[in-house]
Amino acid sequence: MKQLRRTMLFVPANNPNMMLNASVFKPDCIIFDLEDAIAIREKDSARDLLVEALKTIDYEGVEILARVNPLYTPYGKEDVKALIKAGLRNVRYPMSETKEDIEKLDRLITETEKELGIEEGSVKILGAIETAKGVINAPQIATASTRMVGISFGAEDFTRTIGAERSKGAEELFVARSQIVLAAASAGIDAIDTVFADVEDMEGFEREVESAKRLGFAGKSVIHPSQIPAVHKAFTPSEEELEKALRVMDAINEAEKKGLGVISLDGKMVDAPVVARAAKIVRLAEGAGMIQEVEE
Ligand SMILES: CC(=O)SCCNC(=O)CCNC(=O)[C@H](O)C(C)(C)COP(=O)(O)OP(=O)(O)OC[C@H]1O[C@@H](n2cnc3c(N)ncnc32)[C@H](O)[C@@H]1OP(=O)(O)O
Ligand SMILES: O=C([O-])CC(=O)C(=O)O
Ligand SMILES: [Mg+2]
Repeated sequence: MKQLRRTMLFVPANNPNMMLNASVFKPDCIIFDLEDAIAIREKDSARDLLVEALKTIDYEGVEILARVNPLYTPYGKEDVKALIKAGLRNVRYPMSETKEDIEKLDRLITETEKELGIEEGSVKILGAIETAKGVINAPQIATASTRMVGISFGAEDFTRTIGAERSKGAEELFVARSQIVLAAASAGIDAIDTVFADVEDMEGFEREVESAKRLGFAGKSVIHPSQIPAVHKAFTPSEEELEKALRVMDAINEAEKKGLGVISLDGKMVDAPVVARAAKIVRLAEGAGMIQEVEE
């Protein structure tokens, strides 16, 4: 079944209470953060705490990622090695700027998998793009390793690096967000939109969620449990969309049996792109538990 990545909930890896409870809010993914949410003096203790959490807590099917420190810091290498040893299988790599950044991470992961006797390729990478250079190199980053499952956008660091402020209209983010969606789509991986820092501004948040959905993102990083429902609502098909998609799939299956390609349903043409869109809606609905997985 397709791994849904509608929500990725950031959880600082120095907060035992949040780490213990994060899966209660049913995000699709949890990102334990060792990077910017953790002060320098706490880098080692947070890593130790996360190692314990990975070994002992049952996250009930939620996809677990850790945002490690970049490899150019004194913490990155140990983060990657210790966390994989503790069972981590998804690395979210911040400040991904070039293909070489990912290749370096890929080599370290391969070396660690070999040392630990873990099947090569089992650890996946999500590249976080959050600088001007990273945005320009997004297509190369997205295809830098067979481990890539997604790329994400980080607007807080991005606006800092281009010398802009984040605005309500988000014009300053438009090109970067689209570039990330295009790079991910052409690589066949997920694009995850940025966090929205103002937890109190639910209206502004919902506006951003809608625009992320319209641009083609698969989901959004969030920082607070209260942000999860709005994202799930936007990125899950409605009952009406699902019903229509199932009718398209039924109609095309019938048509194929009769050797027909293009057909019409309710007076509208059903061709390959319509079928592909319907199939995607069905996959999302399966992932979200709205329907049982349909045998292909
Ligand atoms: C730009 C970037 O790099 S963003 C990525 C890095 N940032 C992060 O990881 C921050 C993640 N978020 C947080 O740490 C917090 O949500 C904060 C600091 C923003 C706000 O925290 P609080 O003031 O404690 O929020 P609030 O009081 O509303 O929390 C309500 C409950 O939700 C829990 N909660 C809040 N945020 C989270 C979270 N991200 N994950 C899990 N639980 C959470 C709290 O622990 C609290 O639980 P409790 O009722 O059992 O005590
Ligand atoms: O990756 C994210 O969504 C958050 C982040 O680090 C940023 O915005 O700089
Ligand atoms: Mg950042």
